[in-house]
Amino acid sequence: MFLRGWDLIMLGVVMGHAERAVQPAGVDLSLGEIERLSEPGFLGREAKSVPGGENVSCSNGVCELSPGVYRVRFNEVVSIPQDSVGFCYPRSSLIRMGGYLGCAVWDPGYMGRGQALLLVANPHGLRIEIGARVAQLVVARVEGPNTWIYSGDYQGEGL
Ligand SMILES: O=c1ccn([C@H]2C[C@H](O)[C@@H](COP(=O)(O)OP(=O)(O)OP(=O)(O)O)O2)c(=O)[nH]1
Repeated sequence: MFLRGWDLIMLGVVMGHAERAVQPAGVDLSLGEIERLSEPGFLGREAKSVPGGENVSCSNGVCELSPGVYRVRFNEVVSIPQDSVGFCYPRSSLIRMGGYLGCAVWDPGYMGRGQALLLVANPHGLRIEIGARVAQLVVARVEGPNTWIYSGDYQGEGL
């Protein structure tokens, strides 16, 4: 069962939502910060090292992005209940203009301002405004008793 958008707001699953963000099943997430990755990452069997980034400069809140890969942080604070799991998808309008958001699973108990990959695949680039809605988070209940909640490296990020 997926939760309705207004229920996600009332339960405090998504805090600080943008105008028109509430959807029948889920809540849109908006663009906070954009970075270019400035070094390689390392993903090992145990260890990992997430690369640093450099902020992209924007003029009057509008960022001119050339084709390539960027890392974005969402504006909203997301707090996934212990009995739920979130899935994040790119907004269709973004896809229609040649942008794509690499966005994954949000674990039970996670709280923070999450990050995603923004891929600008349109060879002509993309103009995007800070605060624009770029993704939709949908949240489903996990069946059965669940005492295992997220306690990884990204707990509390971006707050
Ligand atoms: O697109 C996404 C997907 C998830 N998250 C948040 C919520 C999630 O609970 C947390 C960790 O995600 P995941 O478990 O996929 O990452 P990991 O690399 O396995 O992290 P860890 O090693 O901390 O378990 O990051 C995001 O910010 N963006």
